[in-house]
Amino acid sequence: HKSNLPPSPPSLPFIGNLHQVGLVSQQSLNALSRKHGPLMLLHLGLVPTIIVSSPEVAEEVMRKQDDVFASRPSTKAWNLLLYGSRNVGFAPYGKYWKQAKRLYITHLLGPMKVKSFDQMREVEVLAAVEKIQHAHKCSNPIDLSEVFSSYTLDIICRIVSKNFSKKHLLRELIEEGTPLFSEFNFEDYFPILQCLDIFTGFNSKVNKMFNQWDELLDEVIQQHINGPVDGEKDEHLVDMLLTLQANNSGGFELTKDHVKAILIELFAGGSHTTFITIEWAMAELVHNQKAMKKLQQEIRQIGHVQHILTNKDIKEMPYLTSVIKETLRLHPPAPLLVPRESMHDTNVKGYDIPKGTKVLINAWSINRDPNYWENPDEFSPERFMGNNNMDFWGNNFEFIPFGAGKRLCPGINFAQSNIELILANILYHFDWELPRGEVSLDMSEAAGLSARRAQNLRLIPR
Ligand code: HEM
Repeated sequence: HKSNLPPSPPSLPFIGNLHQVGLVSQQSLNALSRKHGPLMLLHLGLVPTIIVSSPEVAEEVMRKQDDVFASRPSTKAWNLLLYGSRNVGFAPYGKYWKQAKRLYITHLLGPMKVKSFDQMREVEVLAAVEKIQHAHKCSNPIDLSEVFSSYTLDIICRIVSKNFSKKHLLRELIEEGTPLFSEFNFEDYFPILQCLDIFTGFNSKVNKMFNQWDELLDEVIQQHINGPVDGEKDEHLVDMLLTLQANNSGGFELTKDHVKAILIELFAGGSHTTFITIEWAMAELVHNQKAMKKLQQEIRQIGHVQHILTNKDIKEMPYLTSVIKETLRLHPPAPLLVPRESMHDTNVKGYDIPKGTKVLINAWSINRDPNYWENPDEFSPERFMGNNNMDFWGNNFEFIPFGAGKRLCPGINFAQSNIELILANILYHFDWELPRGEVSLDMSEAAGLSARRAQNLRLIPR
């Protein structure tokens, strides 16, 4: 039987199709898929990779054949930085992944747990509003990217660990580490060329970062092992993980390395994606004043509030939720989701997919599929209003910013609460305009695995 592989663009010897995957890869892959179809096979160096670019094929891979495609490929950076991929997101499919994922859903970020963070979220929102009020008094433009990035990091620090003193280092590690996950590393594409690392210096860069993380996490863990001080009684996520580790009570073996890998995942995964979303939402609103006014109307209906709008105040705000959905449709922070890998030979839509094939799902392209979305490139939160009951949970394959199926993001509730509360407050308290002399906002995307804005967002609060 001759195998019937998916269509491929012409490739070069050795490097395959690597030269066709540009820096903003979701966009170059989108252009390639227009020519070669929603299921295409690329040869990225020596690694066969299928690219999924339509809701139908995504549904086949993430729902009908979720069992086959539920694993992750192994990459050098993930292994080096995350204790051999011992976090949840990069763990191969298997017993550890299943148990640890359940831990996220039921304990670490379950709905009750996220609700229990309400008060500390409000404290962090108040701090952000006060920072802006200060700039407001001086009529200076404010770097909102900086405000949002501190807000998301402060929240995650507060719930993970007490008295977090090394926020600066943590922030540096997250900012430097995020591109590393997507940076071109020869060994991932050409495993036979390991010696090239002498020239690229990739390993030593990652090792240095690993050592910094490891030291930081040892300190965090030790502080919690030493026990509560000053009658501190809050249970932090580190405490939960350490208890599970000590009592072996999660029903599976959780070593110190597993705990550390999950902590890195919480710090980095829990802040960066959320920050990117808030930044894009605000940029789109400034760019689309009609939507901005409509959202402010919804939010300001609440009348006078003492300090800030609380989680309770923003419960019934459908336009706010629609604005966030529309932001995530156009700007999914993980535009190619997180790569998957086929666990055995299979067939998708008539094409043979061998075991061990890497799978990239182009959510960026799917969320803008013109067969499903009218004026797909236009920012229009109205499309999520009325009868549209599309949610974040991967039930509609034309809208998958958090992925779908077994590997669906477990941070949805947490992210949504954090995004909604800050947006509601900065739009309740302030009107926003571009700094003097600027007539429009640059809306381009930066290169890399996480689609951040290319430029920091600087605006004037009024
Ligand atoms: C706007 C915010 C966020 C977005 C857009 C996002 C997006 C994603 C995506 C696309 C995936 C891969 C899904 C797949 O393979 O099908 C994922 C997985 C994951 N996310 Fe998120 N995420 C966000 C926030 C968070 C937060 C706040 C946390 C934790 C604190 C988190 C933790 C994880 C974990 C642990 C996984 C791995 C799940 C697995 O492999 O089974 N995410 N996320």
